Amino acid sequence: MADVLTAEAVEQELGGLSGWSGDPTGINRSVELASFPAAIAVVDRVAVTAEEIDHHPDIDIRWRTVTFRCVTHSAGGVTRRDFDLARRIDEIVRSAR
Ligand SMILES: C[C@H](O)[C@H](O)[C@H]1CNC2=NC(N)=NC(=O)C2=N1
Repeated sequence: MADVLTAEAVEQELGGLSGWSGDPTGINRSVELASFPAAIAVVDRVAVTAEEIDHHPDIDIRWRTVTFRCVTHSAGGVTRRDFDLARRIDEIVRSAR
């Protein structure tokens, strides 16, 4: 099982990303898309990636704003896998805009 990162390690990893915030209990990013269907399309693409890597974000959809939260439930906190997933989410969001 992956190790939960320290607060310092989470801060350091967050420094390499933009739009993400959080701490060892979870990292979050909210993104506003052009429309509700565009938001759902992004969520759909994230779902495909999550299945591929067997790591799944918590997702909140409010009209065209989507909030992703990454935490490794089995580990009880944020691990490297959450940052790998965050980078994959960023790629999908980037290509959708
Ligand atoms: C069996 C399978 O690997 C686990 O249930 C996975 C699936 N996706 C997961 N995703 C996240 N975010 N945390 C988990 O602990 C987790 N567990």
